[in-house]
Amino acid sequence: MKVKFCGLTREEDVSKAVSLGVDYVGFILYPLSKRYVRPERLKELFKVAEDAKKVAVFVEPSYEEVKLALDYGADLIQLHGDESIDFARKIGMERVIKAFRVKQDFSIDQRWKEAYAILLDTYQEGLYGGTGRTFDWSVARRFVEGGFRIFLSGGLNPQNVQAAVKEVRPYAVDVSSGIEKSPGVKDHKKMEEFMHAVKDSSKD
Ligand SMILES: O=C(O)c1ccccc1N[C@@H]1O[C@H](COP(=O)(O)O)[C@@H](O)[C@H]1O
Repeated sequence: MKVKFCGLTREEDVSKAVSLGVDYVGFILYPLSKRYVRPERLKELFKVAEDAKKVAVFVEPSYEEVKLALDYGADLIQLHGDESIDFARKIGMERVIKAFRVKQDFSIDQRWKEAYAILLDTYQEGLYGGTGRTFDWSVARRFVEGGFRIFLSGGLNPQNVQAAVKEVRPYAVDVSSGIEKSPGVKDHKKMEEFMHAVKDSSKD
């Protein structure tokens, strides 16, 4: 099971994530987020990311903004708004994690299977991400069974991640607010607990 820690803003939190063996570290480049990091900060934060894959998270960015993050060394681009397939193809589908916020009667265009992965997050009016709320995991299970590479997100924390893994069997789990002290500031104890819980769930 792969793990992505997202919404990182501080070097010490990136280093802690790396020491715990996370596979992906995510940084929010959406200016309205409480976890926003300026693009120039990526250079400093990426320096301590070592072998973890570096994910730049955007909401409906311009191509130039994406290009800058790639030039700074981002491995993957997470598109968390209503971006089109054509826009993702311009970036390179193999570099795109496309996020969808799960609502009633939800479906995904099969062409998104070309993307690096699909991230499923909770829908909440007025918020693009970092809701801290879960959604109906049976929906995520349906997409796993349908052959999508799924990053399960939305309200995961050290207490519920094992149940989530057991029900969904995703490719990866993604967490942000569930391992925080306050927005953008991670809690190292919660980070450890989350990783231990994921490792334990892999033993089942
Ligand atoms: O965290 C944010 O503020 C945010 C803003 C815009 C797009 C995505 C954002 N966060 C992403 O939301 C998911 C789930 O977060 P949580 O675990 O429920 O807090 C995660 O991928 C965050 O990176």
